[in-house]
Amino acid sequence: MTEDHFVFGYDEDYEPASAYTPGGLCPIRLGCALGSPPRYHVLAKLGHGSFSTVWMAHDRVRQRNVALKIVVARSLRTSQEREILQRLSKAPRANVVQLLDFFEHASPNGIHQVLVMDLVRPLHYYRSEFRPMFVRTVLRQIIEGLEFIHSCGIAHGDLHPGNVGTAVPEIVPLSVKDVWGCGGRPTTLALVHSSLDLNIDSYPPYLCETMDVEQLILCLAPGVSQRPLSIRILDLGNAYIVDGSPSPKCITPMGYLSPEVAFAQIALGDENAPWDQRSDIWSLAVCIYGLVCKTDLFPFVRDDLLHEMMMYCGEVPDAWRPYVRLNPFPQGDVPGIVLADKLWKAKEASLEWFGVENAPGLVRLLRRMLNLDPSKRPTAAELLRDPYFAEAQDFYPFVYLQRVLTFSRRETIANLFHHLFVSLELAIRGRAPSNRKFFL
Ligand SMILES: Nc1ncnc2c1ncn2[C@@H]1O[C@H](COP(=O)(O)OP(=O)(O)OP(=O)(O)O)[C@@H](O)[C@H]1O
Repeated sequence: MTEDHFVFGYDEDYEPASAYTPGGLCPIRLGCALGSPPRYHVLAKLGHGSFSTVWMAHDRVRQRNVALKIVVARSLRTSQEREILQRLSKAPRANVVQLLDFFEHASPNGIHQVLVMDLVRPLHYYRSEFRPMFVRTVLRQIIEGLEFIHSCGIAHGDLHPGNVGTAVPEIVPLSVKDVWGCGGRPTTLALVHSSLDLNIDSYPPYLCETMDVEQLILCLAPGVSQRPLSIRILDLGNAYIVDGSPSPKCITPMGYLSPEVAFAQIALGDENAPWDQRSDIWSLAVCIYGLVCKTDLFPFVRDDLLHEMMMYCGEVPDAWRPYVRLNPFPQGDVPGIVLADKLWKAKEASLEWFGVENAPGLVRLLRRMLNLDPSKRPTAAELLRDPYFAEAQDFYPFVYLQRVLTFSRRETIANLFHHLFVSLELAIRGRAPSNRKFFL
């Protein structure tokens, strides 16, 4: 089945209608109840990925709102996500999404695994207004989350800004009326098929657009956005337990791929290259850069990716030389430490322009992580001991105030006052504790 079978065709705001097929996605209607006995009342769609749709639901037993990840039926026996989330939930730590419950749900497309998780809002919501002076505390939390995942013997395998979020504060449990009273009418796309051969029960009557959780929270509890942010790493759907068994196929988006996997895929045509926690460290560096600078560090174009990696890392590994001979660098680009230093100097300047605290320290941290040789990359635990997280001089009130003012020239007066109050608080304390939370 293709999108052509549906009258309204493909629209990138929705999951592909053709994924509603035996073995594929589970057809869901807003307002239905899932679980046995039914306890999760589906309120809105939160997103979709290659293997699932994710819904906001109200848990009638615990009287709280949760996220339901409903996985494609063909993954029922193969997905390790539940096992991995259970392993992580045994010693719960704040910076990784928590598995609250799980069950199986039968639909005309098969049996689906449903993972009940705490509600998270993806961090890319903040990309346009990421407060640069708090970057360090956010980064520390992300790395702490990854360090916890790695310490449980797990590699994540799909780190990018869309898979980093923040905990949604417990607001009053939301009913359907609350959600749609604030969020307006759900935007849907009617699914009308043009072929009589399709099983009408295999797909839902309409597709739902993703709800803007941020708007909902602002509407229901405006004060909540002033609370400390608490980072959550999401989507352990491609994670695996590193125990000597082969790693699953790497599905990290092209620009976030580690060089060991990118080289195998691009230069050798090997789509099943092995990867592990060290590959996560590379992807994390690219993810951090994307979150802070709102642009991608590496291109998503296959033909350019390896060249860019070599230029930013300042070396051509011996194993890559045959590839470079066949695909020479454009004239003038001579990869080496001189060019790499120049490129990173420019990156440092743009980080400074964004008002990021200790931009040189952040660049040094990123360059440690972006080593073409996986064995030379620091572990997540070593990253937490990087001087970037230990240096405190930026928290001296006057330096801090100056950064706030620099940034606030590009912001509203309201923000300026907010940051002045935070600065005042810091001035009274002398300095912030190292694990100070991130405020918006
Ligand atoms: N706990 C959650 N709370 C809120 N939204 C979530 C949650 N988990 C996932 N989402 C949203 O749903 C989207 C899809 O989820 P996820 O990435 O886990 O699915 P996937 O099928 O494994 O996707 P991928 O193609 O990345 O492997 C996410 O990008 C995110 O926006």
